[in-house]
Amino acid sequence: MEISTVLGAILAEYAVTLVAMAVGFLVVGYLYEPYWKVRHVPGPVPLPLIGHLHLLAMHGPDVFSVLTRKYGPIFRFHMGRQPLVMVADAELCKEVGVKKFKNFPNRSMPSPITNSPVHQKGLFFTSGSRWTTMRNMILSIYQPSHLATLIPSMESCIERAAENLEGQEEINFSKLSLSFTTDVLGQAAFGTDFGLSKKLASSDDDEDTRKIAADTCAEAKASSEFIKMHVHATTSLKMDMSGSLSIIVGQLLPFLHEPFRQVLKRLRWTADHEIDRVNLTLGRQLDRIVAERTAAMKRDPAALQQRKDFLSVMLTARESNKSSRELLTPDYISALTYEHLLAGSATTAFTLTTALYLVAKHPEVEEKLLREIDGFGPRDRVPTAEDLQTKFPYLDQVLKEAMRYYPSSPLIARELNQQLEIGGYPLPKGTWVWMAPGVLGKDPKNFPEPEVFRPERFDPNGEEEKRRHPYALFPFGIGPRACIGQKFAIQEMKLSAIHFYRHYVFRPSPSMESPPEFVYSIVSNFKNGAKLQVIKRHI
Ligand code: HEM
Repeated sequence: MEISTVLGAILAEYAVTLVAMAVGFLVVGYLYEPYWKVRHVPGPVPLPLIGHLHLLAMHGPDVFSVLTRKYGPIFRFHMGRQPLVMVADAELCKEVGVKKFKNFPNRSMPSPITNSPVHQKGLFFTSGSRWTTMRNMILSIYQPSHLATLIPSMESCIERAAENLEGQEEINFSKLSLSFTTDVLGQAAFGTDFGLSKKLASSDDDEDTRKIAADTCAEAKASSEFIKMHVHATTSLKMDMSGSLSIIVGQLLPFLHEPFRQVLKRLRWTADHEIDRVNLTLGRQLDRIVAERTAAMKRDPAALQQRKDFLSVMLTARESNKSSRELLTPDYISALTYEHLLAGSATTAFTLTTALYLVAKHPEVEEKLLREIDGFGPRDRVPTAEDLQTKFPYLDQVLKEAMRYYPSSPLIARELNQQLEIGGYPLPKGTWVWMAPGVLGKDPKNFPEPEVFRPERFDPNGEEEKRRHPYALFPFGIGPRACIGQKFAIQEMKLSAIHFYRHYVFRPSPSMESPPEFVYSIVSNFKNGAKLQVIKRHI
């Protein structure tokens, strides 16, 4: 063989090896580049591609408590390639969420959201000055004076939902609560009765009742299609490895998320296809509702101004000046209105359900709660907004303890907008910093015997409450970016609890697993529903 041929072959082999090495370096560089920037923050070694997702699979959501015990109150957790700097200390959370808010004004945007305008254009994921202006613009709807006007419509949805308990021995309260919290928001946000919690007719009912129920069912069916899509759109935004294929790929290699999504959404049998279809349909339905209401407004502006639902208030605000018109384009109005359902139904339903479930397991708590509720007055006396704030202190404590025990949002996301030191670690611009209120709520420093359900720990006159760090628990988030619907949710949960306990008490059903299993999507939920035995009170 000629020497030049041998040399050529050796060179070609070298070239291939060099190219392979260069590609290898690039891949490793790509995978580990985000890790490199925050490597000083303690945490386990991330595995290529999956980061720490195997730990999530091993420990479930307890993984954050496990890592806090091992690495301290600030540590790294890698969702695939993306590192999260987790903060699990009350003082550090205060620093991130409140004191240094100007460095953390926005939430990090997970890849599943980046392709869904209906999710992206709400307040939750809007950033910068658009967020400030939008939040200030809609704040009036969440003021106590406006919330007080919603009591009659909230109460009527709750009353209607409670009719479903009549004659029942057992109920899946997760389902019932999701339907009436969605109904409440249908009224408050769209000014529409979704009718999801209307009682279904039984064979004992007379013909008229059955007819009304059938009509009602037709309406409910139309709305429930919309809600089904809504629930699908919400629950498919999973952050772990159980989402659609493109979401999973996006966790591992974010640059592949969009190309994968574009291909997979065209294949009928994929979860990506279903997510895309649902988001498009949902978006179209919302656009239609907004367009119809806009047309109605043009026909009769005075009538619209009388309406107090969120959509009408926003459409009226939109017409008030040029900058509002530029800001509140129809796509943003759709997203903001829809966001009520997204942010307010599953969270409120879950929290109320956990409270009823926990009270059902603690008769001594139930007894004290019933005394407070019965002491307020006759069953038909609907509390005013002021009554709700001042006359039900124990109910307040029960709800707080339920939110500590089973938080609906155990993690709260932020993104750093410039280089900064947090907890002694320099963090570069763009770092995802996530607070872990779920870990804080189980910290024995602030909550002695954290596994015990004891509402009295929130008694404002008690030693435990006085000693506790003011940011030891923040179920509604923290700082200027905290939940805008907090007062709305508390008002609704209190009204519901008062109404239900005036007529019924509950016990956990023997058919329900104990301890309950949960699914962790954007919001926590009972995996198999909270099944409760229903006991009518005869007072
Ligand atoms: C028990 C019920 C609820 C819980 C536990 C809850 C919890 C939360 C949490 C933890 C956040 C993130 C806060 C942060 O990042 O600091 C949030 C944000 C938000 N919530 Fe709620 N929420 C509830 C009910 C509601 C309701 C009823 C509505 C609307 C009617 C609502 C609308 C929103 C909105 C729009 C945001 C985004 C705020 C912003 O970015 O400016 N929430 N909620």
